[in-house]
Amino acid sequence: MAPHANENGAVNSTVNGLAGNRNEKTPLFTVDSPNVVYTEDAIETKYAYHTTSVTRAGDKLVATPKAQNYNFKVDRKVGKVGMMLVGWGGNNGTTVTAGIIANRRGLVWDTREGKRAANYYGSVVMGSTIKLGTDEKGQEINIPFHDMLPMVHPNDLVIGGWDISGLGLADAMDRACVLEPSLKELVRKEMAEMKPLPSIYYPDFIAANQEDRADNVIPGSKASWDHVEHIRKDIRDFKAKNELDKVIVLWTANTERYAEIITGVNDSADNLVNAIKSGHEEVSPSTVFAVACVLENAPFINGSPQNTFVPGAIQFAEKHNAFIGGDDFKSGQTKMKSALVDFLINAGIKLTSIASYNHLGNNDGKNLSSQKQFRSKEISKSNVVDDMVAANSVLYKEGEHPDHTVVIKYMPAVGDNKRALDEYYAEIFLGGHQTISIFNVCEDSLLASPLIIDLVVVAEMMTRISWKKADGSDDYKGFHSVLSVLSYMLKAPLTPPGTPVVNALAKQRAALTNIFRACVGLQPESDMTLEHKLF
Ligand SMILES: NC(=O)c1ccc[n+]([C@@H]2O[C@H](COP(=O)([O-])OP(=O)(O)OC[C@H]3O[C@@H](n4cnc5c(N)ncnc54)[C@H](O)[C@@H]3O)[C@@H](O)[C@H]2O)c1
Ligand SMILES: O=P([O-])([O-])O[C@@H]1[C@@H](O)[C@H](O)[C@@H](O)[C@H](O)[C@@H]1O
Repeated sequence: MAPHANENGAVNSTVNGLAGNRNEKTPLFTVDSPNVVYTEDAIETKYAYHTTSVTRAGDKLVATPKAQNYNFKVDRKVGKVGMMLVGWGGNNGTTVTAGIIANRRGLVWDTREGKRAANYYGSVVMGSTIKLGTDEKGQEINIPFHDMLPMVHPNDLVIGGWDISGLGLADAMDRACVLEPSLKELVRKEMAEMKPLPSIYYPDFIAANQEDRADNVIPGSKASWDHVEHIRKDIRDFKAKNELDKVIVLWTANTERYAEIITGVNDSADNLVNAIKSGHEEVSPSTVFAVACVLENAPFINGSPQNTFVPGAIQFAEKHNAFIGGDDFKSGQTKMKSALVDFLINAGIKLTSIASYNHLGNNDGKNLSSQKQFRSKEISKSNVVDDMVAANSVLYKEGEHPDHTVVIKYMPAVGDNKRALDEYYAEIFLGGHQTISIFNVCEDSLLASPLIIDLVVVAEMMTRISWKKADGSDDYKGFHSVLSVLSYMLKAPLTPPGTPVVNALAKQRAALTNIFRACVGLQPESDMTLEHKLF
């Protein structure tokens, strides 16, 4: 039965969330351990977290094994979840919406290469597996990532959102020029019933070339507390009309310019609130959305590169124990870079130069053709190698790093099919060199949309995980407000203040999978396979 959109333009799932229900009621696996207890409502575990503490003794180091015992509790009730997108009428917003409808209905459509069926390829949650363990024959048993914990199924997400462009989702899907006509026709009816809510629009934060789209705006061209309350009411109304248990909000609107960090304006939670109330011009629309979401206890994720989470916004989220995450989907060129640089440097190959050029012709590219918006993206695309370089003092002296340049050009002809051209230049053994040249055509929205799903599904999962130290002194509480566990999907991972940023792709994925393993009482997957070496 086709999903039905209500008057708010949200699409209610009528396909029962079997996958979601299955995780809730009959999980694919159970853990047989005295440290893991399953109840109707929760999975409760005792977990020993093993680390190695390193201290300096003169010019030597001392490594001391440490263990911290935790209790984790996972709420097994997924509930009914809403996804509200800021920038819903954009290439990513329309594509992810059409993709969820296509999957929910199991659509198959014709293309020049033959029939294609809906899938969630490119989603780590829906398209990848996690090694659970080995069977009696020593064979690896790998399970779908989505079955690791009781997660919401994307087919069950109720979708809504905002856009400064009032175009309905069907026309916006046409404007995006991403999907095959045959697929568009199959989802057009549902998409036509969806209309973005008006949004806040402060012209100074995005390229002037976006002005012709801005026909669906809430009055006011700079921050005001009325805007916060307006967005809060939108979230509450969406939640009530669709009888949701929770809403996740994700920014997939245009890249904004960086906001200047100003003492007394956005450097603390209180100052940020006052700055919004006084209409300070350095408060961006995305930061106003962040404040509104924190107050509605709706996790807010930034899929763009701007510094939405100014210090005051992070402090505001911490103060309210609300979840935030970002920045900038890691979809194509940078994802490849974070894997390739990890491989080269960890192989002892001295990367000395990275030239990353790309051109694209979609509206994102049009917005990025403006220098201030490009600068936001240049920062997020450039910093991705810093941790990997800094971790290898054998190859790089203190402060030494590869030359790294990022170029983005707007070329309308290629549309959403972004061309990424990269050259990696490295020193190898005995004065030799290795040059790696990559030509990577990224269909940007088809790569970013599954990441939107991953970010929303994992953020929702984190709202149902709590922890305490096993010594019994504390009550259960949630993870830190800044969801650094989302790093795998993001170019410029936001981390709790004072904590390190990890960009290495393999480490990011391992952190995500091993935290989920810990929540069911399983130790990290070490890949040592001693059982295959010690016999
Ligand atoms: N592969 C990718 O597509 C990719 C990867 C990483 C990051 N991103 C980022 O994701 C964002 C969206 O990408 P896209 O290709 O969908 O862009 P897009 O331009 O097609 O869509 C952005 C939408 O946001 C709307 N918008 C702008 N300001 C708004 C506001 N204040 N409130 C509500 N809506 C607003 C625009 O009208 C537009 O419909 C961009 O910031 C882009 O840099 C995209
Ligand atoms: O994720 P990635 O492919 O490295 O980076 C992409 C850039 O190459 C592209 O120019 C930009 O428009 C996209 O928003 C995305 O950020």
